[in-house]
Order: sequence, then C-alpha cells, then structure tokens
Amino acid sequence: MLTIYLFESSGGIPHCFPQFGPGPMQQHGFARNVNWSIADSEVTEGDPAVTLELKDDSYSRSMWDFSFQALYKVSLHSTSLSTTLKITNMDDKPFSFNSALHTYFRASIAGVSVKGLKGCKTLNKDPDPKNPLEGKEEREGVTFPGFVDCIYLGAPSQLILDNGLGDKIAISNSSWSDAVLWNPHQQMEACYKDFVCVENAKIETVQLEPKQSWVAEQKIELV
Ligand SMILES: O=P(O)(O)OC[C@H]1O[C@@H](O)[C@H](O)[C@@H](O)[C@@H]1O
Repeated sequence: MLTIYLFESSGGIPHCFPQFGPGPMQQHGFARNVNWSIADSEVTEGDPAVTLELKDDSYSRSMWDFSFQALYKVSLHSTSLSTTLKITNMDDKPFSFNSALHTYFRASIAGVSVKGLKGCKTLNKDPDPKNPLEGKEEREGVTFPGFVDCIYLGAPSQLILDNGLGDKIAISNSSWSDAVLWNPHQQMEACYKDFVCVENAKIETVQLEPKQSWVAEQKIELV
C-alpha cells in the first residue's frame, strides 16, 4: 500500500517554498505554514484531483516581498499519486526562489534503501547545514544506518525507494532536478524508525521574469 506518512508534528508532502533553507527566512519558507484555497476539483474516470492555490498576502510579503501565484494539483490513482506545482511571477519585477516537496514515506528505517543517486554531486548537511560538505554519491543504494540529511544535485528523473516494509515505490519527476534524503535518527527518537523523507527538490535557484511560470511534476507509484 502507498502510504504517505503522517505524525503529530509533520508528515504528508509539505511544501518548501520560496526557500528550501537554511536562508534568510524561516526554515523551508512559508508555504507549508499557511492555508491554501481550493481552486478546482475534478474526477476523471473515477480518479479524483484537486488544485490548491496560494497567493501572496501580508504574511508572505513580510518575508518575501513579491506577488506570486502557486497552483498545486494533486491527483489520486489506484496505485499512484501525482502532483504538479506551477509557480507564476505576478509581480512587475523578477524574483528567484528554490523549493522542495518534503515527502514523508511510512517505512521501517533499518530496511530502507533509495536507488538512483549513484554519481550525483552531494551537499551533506551533516554536521553543519549552513556549510554543507561537497561530495559524490558512490553507493547504488543509499541506506539509513544513522542520521541522514543530504542534498543530491542533478538527481535522475526516477528514484526507487524500498520502504523496508515490502514495497518498492518509484518516485518520478520532471523539473525537480535535485533530491534530498532525510532521517533524523535519534534526534526524533519516538518516530524516526517509522518514516523516511525522500524529497523532490529544486535547490539551484529558479529565476522568473514577470508573467513567467515554472512547472514541476512528481509521480509516486507502487511498482
Ligand atoms: O524540521 P523541519 O523544518 O520540518 O525540517 C526537517 C528537515 O528537512 C530536511 O529537508 C532538511 O534537509 C533538514 O535539514 C531538516 O532538518
């Protein structure tokens, strides 16, 4: 079964926008902390989809003084979930941002591996998130024997997650050019064994001119 993990303080697929972090504003930006409105909903051949919308307001402008629109479509299918994020510059000046979908998967951490990242340039945020260590991933499958907090630049269009519970999950994307793996290990002693974050990310800055949009798609599928 495809399970996006929920626990009391975090879970699901939080948005990191307009900053992945660390950076000048709050960690991961403001988009995950605010209410989005429902812009559209539909059912196609029995499969539901909803489109959520976020626009700038006084709260967002207190941190990031730009006019923008974010549209986020989530479609559910029998063995997959798809998302499309579209960011549009509604301002009269350019802006830049970076972003991630901070997806939490239910897992048994001792059995988890993520395949597809071999050869990627890494920015290891352990031990200092503000001064990540550059490196290169040499492993076919990344495992989680301890604390992991690592950015992968130039990630492929598909990763395969073995969740340690008997499921293999393909995480495919377009335009999410990077990935982040995170498990807090003993820093979150009560729950770290039960989830892993495999995040589609755009760490390298996107710059949008007025009226320009950036679109990125993600598909999470049992294989
Ligand atoms: O606790 P938060 O803000 O949800 O972030 C959780 C983790 O999210 C990851 O994406 C970051 O790389 C980590 O550095 C961070 O600790």
